[in-house]
Amino acid sequence: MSGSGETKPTGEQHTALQIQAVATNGVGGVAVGKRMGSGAAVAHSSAASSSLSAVLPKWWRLAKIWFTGEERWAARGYAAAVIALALLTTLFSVHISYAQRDFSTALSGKDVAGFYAAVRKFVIIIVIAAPLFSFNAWVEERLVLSWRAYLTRRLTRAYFENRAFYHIQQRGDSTAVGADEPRPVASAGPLTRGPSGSSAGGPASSAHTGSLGGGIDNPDQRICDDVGSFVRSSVSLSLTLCRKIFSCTAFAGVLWGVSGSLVLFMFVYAAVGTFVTTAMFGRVMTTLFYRQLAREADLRFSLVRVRENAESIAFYRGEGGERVRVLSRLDAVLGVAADRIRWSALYDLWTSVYSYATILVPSLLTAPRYFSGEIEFGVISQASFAFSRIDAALSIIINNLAQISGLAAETERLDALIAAMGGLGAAAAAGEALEGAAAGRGSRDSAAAAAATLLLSSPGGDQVIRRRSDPDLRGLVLQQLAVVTPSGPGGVGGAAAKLLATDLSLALEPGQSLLVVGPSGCGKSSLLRAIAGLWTAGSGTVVLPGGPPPPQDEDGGGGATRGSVAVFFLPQKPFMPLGDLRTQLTFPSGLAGPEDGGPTASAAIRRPDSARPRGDTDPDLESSPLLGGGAGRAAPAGGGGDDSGRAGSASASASAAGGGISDEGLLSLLDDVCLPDLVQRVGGLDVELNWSSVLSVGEQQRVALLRLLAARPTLAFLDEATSALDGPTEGRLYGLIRKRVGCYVSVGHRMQLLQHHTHVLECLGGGVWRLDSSDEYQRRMAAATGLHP
Ligand SMILES: Nc1ncnc2c1ncn2[C@@H]1O[C@H](COP(=O)(O)OP(=O)(O)OP(=O)(O)O)[C@@H](O)[C@H]1O
Repeated sequence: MSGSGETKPTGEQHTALQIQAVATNGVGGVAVGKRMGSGAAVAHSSAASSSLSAVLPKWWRLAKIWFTGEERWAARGYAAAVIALALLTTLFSVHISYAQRDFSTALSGKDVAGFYAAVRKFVIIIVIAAPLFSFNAWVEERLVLSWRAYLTRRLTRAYFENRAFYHIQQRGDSTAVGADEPRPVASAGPLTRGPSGSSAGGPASSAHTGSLGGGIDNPDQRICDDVGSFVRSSVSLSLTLCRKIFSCTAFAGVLWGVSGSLVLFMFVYAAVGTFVTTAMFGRVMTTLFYRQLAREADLRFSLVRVRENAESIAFYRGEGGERVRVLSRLDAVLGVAADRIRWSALYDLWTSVYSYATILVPSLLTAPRYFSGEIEFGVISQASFAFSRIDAALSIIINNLAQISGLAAETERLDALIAAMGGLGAAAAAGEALEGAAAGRGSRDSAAAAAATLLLSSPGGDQVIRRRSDPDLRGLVLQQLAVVTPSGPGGVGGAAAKLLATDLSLALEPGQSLLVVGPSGCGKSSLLRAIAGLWTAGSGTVVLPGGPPPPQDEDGGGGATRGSVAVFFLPQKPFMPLGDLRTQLTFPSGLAGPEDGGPTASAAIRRPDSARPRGDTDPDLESSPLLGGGAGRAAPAGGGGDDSGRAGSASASASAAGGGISDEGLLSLLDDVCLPDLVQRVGGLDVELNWSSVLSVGEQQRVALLRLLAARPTLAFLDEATSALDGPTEGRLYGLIRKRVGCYVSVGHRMQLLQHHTHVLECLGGGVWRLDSSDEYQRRMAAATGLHP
């Protein structure tokens, strides 16, 4: 192990490694949360512009995703079909109006033959029009479904691309400090301005006002619900607009035949009505709709949190506080609903007056000509019908304001989400470029070039931590690493950045292991976050083992589902995904498929083929009845080559992180992690349970360690990954890790961990770290405490 550096604060000699601790005087030249800040700014600005005209370009940006994406021809075909059908159905509506006119005229004139002729005409029109109308509805529904499916998939992919979900959650969390405190909303831009000055201008939950700090509230709701509503409203309003234009043109012709002045009057009448409606209600309705979406999502989120943390809340007897919090969020929802009702009542009053006037006006204008015998009685009703149709067309905003407001709010929310995710195309394009470099050209140089950029988690520059992979490296290299907490929008409540490490350099070699220690909150986990690329604020370089992803497999699953990994991170909280027991054991690669690309991110960075352990041969193994259908989908595992004496299990495990491990391999690994009876106990590998509540924390940690042993990475990071285990189990597991993982870094507090590590990295505070061999550290501790090691 090696390092570079100056003097240690104690002045003692280092062992094989030194730590440089230069600047301890704040965050000086270190850029803080730059990348997060830019996303946040976009989120804020997008949330702030709520006028209908400002929303239109955003709506078009969203709509373009489908109409110019891979499915563009299907999209345009659907659009053309529904517009053509809208035109046809409108034409039939005009014909129906003529048939109705003939009806009325024949009835009023007691013309029996004319009446039956009108009935015949009416029936013929209906026979053709009815199937057309229903076909129109079918095509429209298909359009909505296809559009929604496409947009949801794109958003979901982007959400998981470049760990956007993590960065968004970080911003959301940090802005949610004091989530239940009422906040003044006046500064939050037009969207949070109360329409009535009462409750709408009152308390706003922090999740809603996430835009204040740049956070995006409830991304899940945006992806699940807002996309659906956005698509439905877009289709329905666009078609309404098309139909209105057609019907306006068609009925203007009809009305022009009756009275030209009536047509002119109609246009002026509708223009005044639209202006008054938008001015009085437009912005208010959009604001309220936006707020309603956010607060309903807040309410649901608070209930989901209770479900997820049921046991902790029950232990704390914290249900009282949680009830109050949930009810206060319900109050927020009800407050917005009450505002919406109030404004809807005013809006209804206005539209009623307006539409009753619409009934009266044409009769008032045409009746004198009827009385003078200039026109027939049927012309009056036809003029009224045509007038009402043109009015409906021209009053599209007046009549659809609620839906338009909803669409505007959904557009804002989706636009902000996409901005926070850094767009939909960039991340995917970067991924494709890497795949192409690795899969296609085959040249080591190009692969190495791709590898060099593989781990770069944010645009280069002096103010972010640079990360790269080296296929020949078997350990870890940190070069002049400086780490600071995300500040501003990405940090806690916009607080100033905290310096956690400065000018930290070290090199960890194969066979070496590092224990990171220090007081709580000093930055141990954050160091791992920086190494994993979750945090980028700071400077310096992290070099990790790993190569470019291998070429696509036949099943389209991509290289991500094959081969073992180079780097594996075990976080502090074991994650139990939804799914059966097999999924828990093979996470993160268990579900990797054509869509998701597998564990190429922090949990598993690919190990080059040359670095795989020998003995990964593929004899098929049979599955026991208890293992259910798992054997069929399990990839073959091989024996031999393991120094632990568990030849079968180790070889089987070697392919686990690559997406294939036999059920026998899993059983053997369960044995290794002291969970020999787990499969028996829960009823099989295919059983689905709520694993976070069914397994104890220690059991969850053992499952997480199983994943690590299965992956057999070149380098592993364990963040308090054995904190819930008893000493002997911890010792046994570290024994296995030492044998199967070339090099590892642990974060922990317990002194027993010392015996499983060759070196200790101690945080001294203020960004200063010190490296010792384990023995030296132990001696120093003993001297400091007066106890013998
Ligand atoms: N998203 C964040 N934004 C700003 N500061 C953060 C963020 N996450 C953590 N911090 C702060 O960074 C500091 C280091 O946190 P970290 O989790 O690395 O501590 P730790 O040494 O691992 O602590 P422990 O031993 O208690 O797990 C803490 O002061 C913490 O409050």
